[in-house]
Amino acid sequence: MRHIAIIGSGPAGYYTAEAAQKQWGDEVSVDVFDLLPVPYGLIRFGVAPDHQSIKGVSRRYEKTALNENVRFVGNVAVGKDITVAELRELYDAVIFATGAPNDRQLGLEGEDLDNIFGSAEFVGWYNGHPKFADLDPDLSKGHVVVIGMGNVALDVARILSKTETEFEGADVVAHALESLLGSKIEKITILGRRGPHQIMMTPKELGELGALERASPRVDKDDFPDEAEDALLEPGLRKSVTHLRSFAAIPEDMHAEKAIEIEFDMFASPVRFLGDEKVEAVKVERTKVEAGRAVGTGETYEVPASMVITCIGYRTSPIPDVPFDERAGRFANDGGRILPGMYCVGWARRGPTGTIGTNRPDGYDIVEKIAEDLDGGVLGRKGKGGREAFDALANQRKLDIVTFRDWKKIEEAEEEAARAGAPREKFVDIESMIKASR
Ligand SMILES: Cc1cc2nc3c(=O)[nH]c(=O)nc-3n(C[C@H](O)[C@H](O)[C@H](O)COP(=O)(O)OP(=O)(O)OC[C@H]3O[C@@H](n4cnc5c(N)ncnc54)[C@H](O)[C@@H]3O)c2cc1C
Ligand SMILES: NC(=O)c1ccc[n+]([C@@H]2O[C@H](COP(=O)([O-])OP(=O)(O)OC[C@H]3O[C@@H](n4cnc5c(N)ncnc54)[C@H](OP(=O)(O)O)[C@@H]3O)[C@@H](O)[C@H]2O)c1
Repeated sequence: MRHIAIIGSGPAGYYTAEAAQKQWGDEVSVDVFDLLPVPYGLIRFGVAPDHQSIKGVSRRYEKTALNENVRFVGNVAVGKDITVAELRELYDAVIFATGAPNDRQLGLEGEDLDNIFGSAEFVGWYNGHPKFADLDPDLSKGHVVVIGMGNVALDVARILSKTETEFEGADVVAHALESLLGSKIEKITILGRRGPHQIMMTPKELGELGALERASPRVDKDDFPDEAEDALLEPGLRKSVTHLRSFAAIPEDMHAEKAIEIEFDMFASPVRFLGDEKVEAVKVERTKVEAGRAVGTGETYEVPASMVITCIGYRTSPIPDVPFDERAGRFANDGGRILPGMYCVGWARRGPTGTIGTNRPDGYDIVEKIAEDLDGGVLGRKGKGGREAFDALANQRKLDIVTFRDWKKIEEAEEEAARAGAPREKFVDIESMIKASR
């Protein structure tokens, strides 16, 4: 029997467990650790609450989790409750699938003013991540600036704009729903440092922005290059640009019918945040795109802001004894190999890009590499203590482990607590999760 520890129960963790199960069947025992008592990482805490069908992918992970030789070990923080050195003593292979949970910083003056949040914080707040449940953003004033032109920025702008009816069937947590529905937002400015032809937002999601009940997207038609150049774009980007062009064609009287304007301010890069305690404005530099990169023009202006949300990417949390690439903000690795017997997958390997499905080939690839390392003798002989030895250590340390069966009790309690039409009402603190699991 070979013993594998996967650290992180998000998509990358579960695709890796699935691949290991397929590769070695009963010859392997896989423990999937998570620092939270609940599994699935960003499927629960990142994917937008109004995109329930996407969250359905967790049913596939559940199938893997219910295999005899795969188990969920929740409420155990690796690097804190157990060290990496200890795990390496117990398991033949240790695979980090810890994602990229920390917001990248802009490093600009004024970034620590009140009511400026990173997307990990803000998305974590409306999705009920225990670390951000108390964020308490002030939505009582009119102008939100969202920085970045990727799908996370799009999620944030959409969630800030939706009406009660549009939230039907969503699992946005109660504290956030109340605050969002009581918000006084009139304008959302999405700041993008490049132009329509470099936008990272995908067509389906942009289409949703054009169909909101009380918000209307506004794009400046002067931001586009000649229409003939659209034909040179790859098909996905071309579709996104088509949506942007349709937003640019919305007549003024139609904008006027909606309570919220979502303005795309392109070729605009933030240079500093202004305000005393709370943010009041963002100073922005006009840019142009040269060889695909945003270059400042020296022209600056101010955009009023009662709240700012930066959606500019993420960094992996370093863990003691795991080599880290500071510049890239993820574990230092060569195609997923970190050190002999130590690997990484998903965002912890590649950085914060790619959809859920992108993590699947990662998981399968690393299992192939581990198989090669086993064949090549890199991982040493059989005989590590694995699961049983971990359980002994956990007992000794009095770790309060949450199993998959415990998680199912949490899930059941959340489903029972759901408001009408919603799939669940999430627990937003660890104590309540643990209580429901017992
Ligand atoms: C806001 C947002 C919305 C998104 N929406 C979509 C979408 O609609 N569709 C789509 O296809 N993709 C979407 N994505 C992308 C998708 O979520 C990612 O590709 C995917 O979640 C990355 O998987 P991962 O397993 O690497 O990381 P994660 O999903 O982040 O999982 C990492 C797990 O590791 C655990 N962990 C971290 N550190 C430790 C530790 N020290 N000890 C134990 N456990 C630890 C965490 O608790 C977490 O459960 C979205 C991403 C974001 C940020
Ligand atoms: N529905 C979905 O499928 C969905 C939903 C959410 C997320 N996701 C996926 O999750 C991944 C992460 O999404 P994301 O939106 O966080 O990342 P992203 O797609 O990489 O977008 C990040 C945005 O931030 C901008 N940015 C970065 N640094 C900046 C800086 N210093 N100043 C100004 N702007 C800056 C980028 O501009 P530049 O392009 O100029 O660098 C880009 O517009 C993506 O792969 C995304 O597709 C998918």
